Amino acid sequence: MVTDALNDIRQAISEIDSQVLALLAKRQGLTNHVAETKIKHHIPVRDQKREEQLLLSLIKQGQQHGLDPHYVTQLFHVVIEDSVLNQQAMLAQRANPESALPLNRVAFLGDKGSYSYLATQKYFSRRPGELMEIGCQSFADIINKVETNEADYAVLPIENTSSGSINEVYDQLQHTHLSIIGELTHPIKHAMLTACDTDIAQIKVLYAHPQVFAQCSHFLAELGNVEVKPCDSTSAAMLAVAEANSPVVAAIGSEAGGALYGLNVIKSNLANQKENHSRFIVVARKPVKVPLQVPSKTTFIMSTVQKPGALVDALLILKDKDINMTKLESRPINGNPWEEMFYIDVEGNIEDGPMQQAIEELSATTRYCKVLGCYPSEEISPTKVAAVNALIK
Ligand SMILES: C=C(O[C@@H]1C=C(C(=O)O)C=C[C@H]1O)C(=O)O
Repeated sequence: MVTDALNDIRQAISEIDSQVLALLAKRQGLTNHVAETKIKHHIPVRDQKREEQLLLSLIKQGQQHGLDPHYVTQLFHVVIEDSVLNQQAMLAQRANPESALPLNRVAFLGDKGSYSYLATQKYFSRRPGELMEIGCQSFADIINKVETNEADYAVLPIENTSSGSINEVYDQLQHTHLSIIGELTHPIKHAMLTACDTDIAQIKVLYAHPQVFAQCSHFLAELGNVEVKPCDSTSAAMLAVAEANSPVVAAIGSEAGGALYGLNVIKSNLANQKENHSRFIVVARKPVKVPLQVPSKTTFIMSTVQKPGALVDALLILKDKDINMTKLESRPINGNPWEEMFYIDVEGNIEDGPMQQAIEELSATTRYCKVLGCYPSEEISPTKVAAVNALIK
């Protein structure tokens, strides 16, 4: 029973939370002004020195209030990450005014509640224009929707920190003229979801996407006698559970997605790895220009000639230009047995001199080389404050 005294304290807490929100919105307004200044004076978006000073000062102030340095650091990492991503999105829009649409038609895998749906919501929340969601049943269908102008963008999962690369998406990229125009990472938190009040021992049927089963294999191995039913998407799994409305049927999906289907969480943190994140790419018919002030990535594909050391030679071109590779993936080439297509992500802007030279040299020395896109990098590594450790001791 909630007493009057408890109610009063809770009301005071709610008021403080509202003030915190209002202040965060005010801060966001100011960081948008900062972005305007950076556009005008060609200043890089990210300033890690400033972030470090800010965090250090906040940690010290926090300690005076009795707040734990870890808590303060985590809190402000989120705030600063949001501010950097918003500024990047603003600069990217300013550089590509023609891409600002009143309605963004976006194709993604599954339906409301899928991880791709949640990633789509997150990516477009920083961009102007309304969102029209186009749920699809396969990656080929998603790509096709953009190619045929039924959608403006596609959001595709490309890799996951526990189950690795999503090969089918890489294979689709080999055969499309679409360009990668953005990326984002989204935390994947798998929970067991049910339509009825029940417990884990009652579950007989479990629906999920095969990638999700792979990411939760340790948990599934301990589950025992449960019939596992693969679905095309997480949303299809959640829909099946909502329709079954049975205490013995469950799905694996996100809590946020499950809530859209009225499902309850009966167990959370099911993934093998605690830190489970997916990286998504956003593709469109036309490439975008990325301002040089924004940290960017370039993705290209290439196939090398069949001679010893051909891949090493290609990678040495990147090394010579001091270009950092963040990902190298290989996939078979359809119709050419034992030949491989390499997918390479590098840090840097396609408009940078060294990057252009590298692509030119690669085009001249490899069998095939094509840039899939240059886009703002959304992997914002949190600022490290060297002095934090000393402060915490
Ligand atoms: C707001 C700025 O842009 C970025 C975001 C920061 C923030 O949110 O505090 C700090 C430094 C920059 O990396 C700024 O340059 O001041």
